[in-house]
Amino acid sequence: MTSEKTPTTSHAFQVDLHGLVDLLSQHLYASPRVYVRELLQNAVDAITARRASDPTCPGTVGITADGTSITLTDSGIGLTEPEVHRLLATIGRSSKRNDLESARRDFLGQFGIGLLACFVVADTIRVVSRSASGAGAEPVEWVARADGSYTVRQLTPAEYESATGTPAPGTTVRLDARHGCEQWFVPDTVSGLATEFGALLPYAIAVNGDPITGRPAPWEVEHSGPVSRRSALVTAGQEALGFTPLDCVELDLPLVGIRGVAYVVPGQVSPAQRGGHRVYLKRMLLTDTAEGLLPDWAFFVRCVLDTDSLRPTASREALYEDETLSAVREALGERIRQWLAQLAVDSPERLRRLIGVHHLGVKALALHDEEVLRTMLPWLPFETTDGELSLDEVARRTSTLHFTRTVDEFRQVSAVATAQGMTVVNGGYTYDADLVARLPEIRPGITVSELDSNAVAVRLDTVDPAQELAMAAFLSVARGQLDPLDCDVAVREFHPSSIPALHLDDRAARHERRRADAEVQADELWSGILSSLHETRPRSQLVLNHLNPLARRVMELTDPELAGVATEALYGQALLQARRPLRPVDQALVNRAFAGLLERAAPGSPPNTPDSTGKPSTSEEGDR
Ligand SMILES: Nc1ncnc2c1ncn2[C@@H]1O[C@H](COP(=O)(O)OP(=O)(O)OP(=O)(O)O)[C@@H](O)[C@H]1O
Repeated sequence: MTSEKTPTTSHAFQVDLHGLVDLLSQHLYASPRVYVRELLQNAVDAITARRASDPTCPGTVGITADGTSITLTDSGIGLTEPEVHRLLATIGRSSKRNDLESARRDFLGQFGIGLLACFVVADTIRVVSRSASGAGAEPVEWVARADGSYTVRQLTPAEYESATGTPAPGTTVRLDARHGCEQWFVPDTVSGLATEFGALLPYAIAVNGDPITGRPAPWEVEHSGPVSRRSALVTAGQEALGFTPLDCVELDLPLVGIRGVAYVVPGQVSPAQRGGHRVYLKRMLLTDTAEGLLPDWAFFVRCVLDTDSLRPTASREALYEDETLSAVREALGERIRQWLAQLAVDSPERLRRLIGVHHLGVKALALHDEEVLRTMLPWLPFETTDGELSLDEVARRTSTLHFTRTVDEFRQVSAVATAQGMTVVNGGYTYDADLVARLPEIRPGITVSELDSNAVAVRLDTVDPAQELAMAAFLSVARGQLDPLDCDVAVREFHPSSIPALHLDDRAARHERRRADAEVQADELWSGILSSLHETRPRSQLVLNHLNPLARRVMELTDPELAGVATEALYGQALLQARRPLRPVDQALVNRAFAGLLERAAPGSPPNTPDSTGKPSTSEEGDR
């Protein structure tokens, strides 16, 4: 039996240029404006390539734009006809990628797709080029259309000169605006875009005859002293970022080819809304929304910098996350850390100003870095029962530093703690409790102790047993009244005596209340699950102050109904005092208590008895 094989045929992929350009414009590039960047970048790379073998060759790029077309002429390496087919006409092929590492070092482009950006704004790209490779390099014209076709023809020297304005080697690209894209060809727009992307480039670039390059980067300018330098850098930061920075830090990492400035933003920012950095790649603007350049804790800093070691993504609008970027992130973080430490020594006023706005960022850093914690401790503010203090200041007052873990607990204990001469730190804000807990590591001899409501309750003085016995009847009514709210009632003596009652509530009790509330609101299935979670019933506590005259009079009440109303009123007032959010059940109780008290304060008179006329008597009539 003979086996007959079907013949294999070989084919080349077809490229639907329309689809590709659509993909680039819709998904890769943020805006059509990038076409200027891509053209500029190719011109710059072509000059760089020519300079590699001819260091004295001219480095000029001339751009003309008239509202409907743009031409860009460079004095770069140019292209031969075979190169036109191989490089311009082959998508994804790049002359800048043969030896990737050196290419990355020298050139801006690498992917071989940049020229396609021109199809976002034009239907044809016309390239006229003459290679600098020597005699025999005939001038050539390449015309590519958005439908995927292209033509190539050799030009006479005269045709070349009339298209480029010079017989010298180089390349001229011409685009005619697609209908509807004229806005991207307006001279001012082109000049603005070329300046934005290319003002720092090392070659002479002009738009319609006006130079846009030649200014050094702000960090390259010499100044007479550090103060004038800082003020010039702040002004440059303001121009680049659109806000007046609070301060600035120079960045210089020669090993990874980075120079620039980190600016401290002037207002509070949340770690979540980190702003982007303005990054130049080999002096060409890559993006002003780069992320990942600094460690997370440095969310209060925005950089403007130039790099020649970091890699762009294909859109050239972000940095590629690789080992170099992570090493750079570390190194820049270290630089900012050193600067903060130096500021503490050289310029405490500036550090105080910075911490006044960005203590959250500095605390985040201090938490992960013992050295920073040590240096910044005298500067970082904490809320305490004695006002805003640094932990060092608190530590000077007491060898045991008391802190609460939540803002709630702080509110509960602050009045009593103050009256007892204790300084308590509110650890309820982001990072604060964790920083307090680390204090003994860096300040040996200091102990820290968490203060919750149980610890406070233990510290309050008990009442003489005979007096407690005399209040037994009242306490029994009060406990019965608050039992449904899972609240115990106790009597203690404490200062300040102006406080009639304290509502103490530890975390377990709060958690249990939340669980119980959820159980009430949940459907049957969840309610069953939630109730199975509940084992014990941690309870809160209403501590009546025997030193408070009003509370004392309440505790002497013998009328059980009035005692009940008064207990509820004290409970409500203690809740309000602790600025605790009221549950619906608490809200109802507070309303009931105040209504009950008002009722007692203004008891209703018996209904008016009708007079002989049948009308109710009025005081007016009585007066007559
Ligand atoms: N002005 C120019 N002078 C000389 N060669 C050019 C010029 N413009 C483009 N080329 C050649 O065409 C190739 C493709 O250019 P294209 O802009 O598409 O990609 P690229 O610059 O290599 O990479 P990227 O996609 O990262 O921009 C380049 O690698 C280069 O060899």
